[in-house]
Amino acid sequence: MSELAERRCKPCEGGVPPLDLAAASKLKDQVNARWKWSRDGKAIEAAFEFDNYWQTTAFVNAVAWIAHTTDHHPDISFGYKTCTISYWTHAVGGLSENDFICAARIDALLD
Ligand SMILES: C[C@H](O)[C@H](O)[C@H]1CNC2=NC(N)=NC(=O)C2=N1
Repeated sequence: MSELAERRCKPCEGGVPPLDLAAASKLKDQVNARWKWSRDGKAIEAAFEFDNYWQTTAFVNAVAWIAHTTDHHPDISFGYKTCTISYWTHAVGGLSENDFICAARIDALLD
C-alpha cells in the first residue's frame, strides 16, 4: 500500500479552498494512471472493468467500505461488468487530499 493510502482523511469542512492545480497534480502523480481529471479538474474519475456481475458488486461493496471507514464518499455508477468512481469534496467544491487518499486505497485493492 502506498504512503498516500496510509494517510488519514481529515473531516471535510467548508470555508477552505480546494487544492490548486499544482497541489492536486502532485497528489495525482501518486495514484494509478487510471485516475483522470473530470468536471474541469474539480474531480477525479476512474473506470473499472470486471468479468461478471458478482465481481463488480464485490468491488462496489469494497469501495463502499472504504467510504464508510474514511467518512469520505465517492459517486459510484455501475453496470454488469463496469464501474465508474468519481471523487470530489463537496464541502470545498473541488478536490482535497481526501479524494486522493481514497483513490490510493482503491488502487491498493487492485494493484
Ligand atoms: C461530516 C463529514 O465529514 C462530511 O459530511 C463529509 C462526508 N463525506 C464527504 N464526502 C465527500 N466526497 N465530500 C464531502 O464534502 C464529504 N463530507
